[in-house]
Amino acid sequence: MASDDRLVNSILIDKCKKVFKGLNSLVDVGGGTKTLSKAIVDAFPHLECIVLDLPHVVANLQDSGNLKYDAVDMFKEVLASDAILLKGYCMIGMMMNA
Ligand SMILES: C[S@@+](CC[C@H](N)C(=O)[O-])C[C@H]1O[C@@H](n2cnc3c(N)ncnc32)[C@H](O)[C@@H]1O
Repeated sequence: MASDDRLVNSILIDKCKKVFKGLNSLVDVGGGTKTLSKAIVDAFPHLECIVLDLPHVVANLQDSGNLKYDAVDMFKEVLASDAILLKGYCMIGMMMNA
């Protein structure tokens, strides 16, 4: 599972760089504690990335630089941002604000 994550992360970041161009903020909805958002902010240091997940998942995680955590239920509230990332084990989607 961890190697699957690393593969998906590297494909998303290396092969889809243009997707992130022009973005200043991104919310990784249901981002969990995995490394995708960390990999994104490492690759795109200008981008503020917020990992949104349920309180029991992220409440104790520390913000670090431009990587922040938001402990909320996505059905109640999602912070405004340039883009929303939804990544699960069988799909990846991004929605951009026009
Ligand atoms: C299949 S995991 C995907 C995790 C991560 N995006 C990844 O690809 O490794 C689904 C995530 O959604 C979170 N989640 C489920 N229901 C949620 C809700 N109502 N609000 C916020 N996050 C939620 C779970 O805690 C879990 O971290």
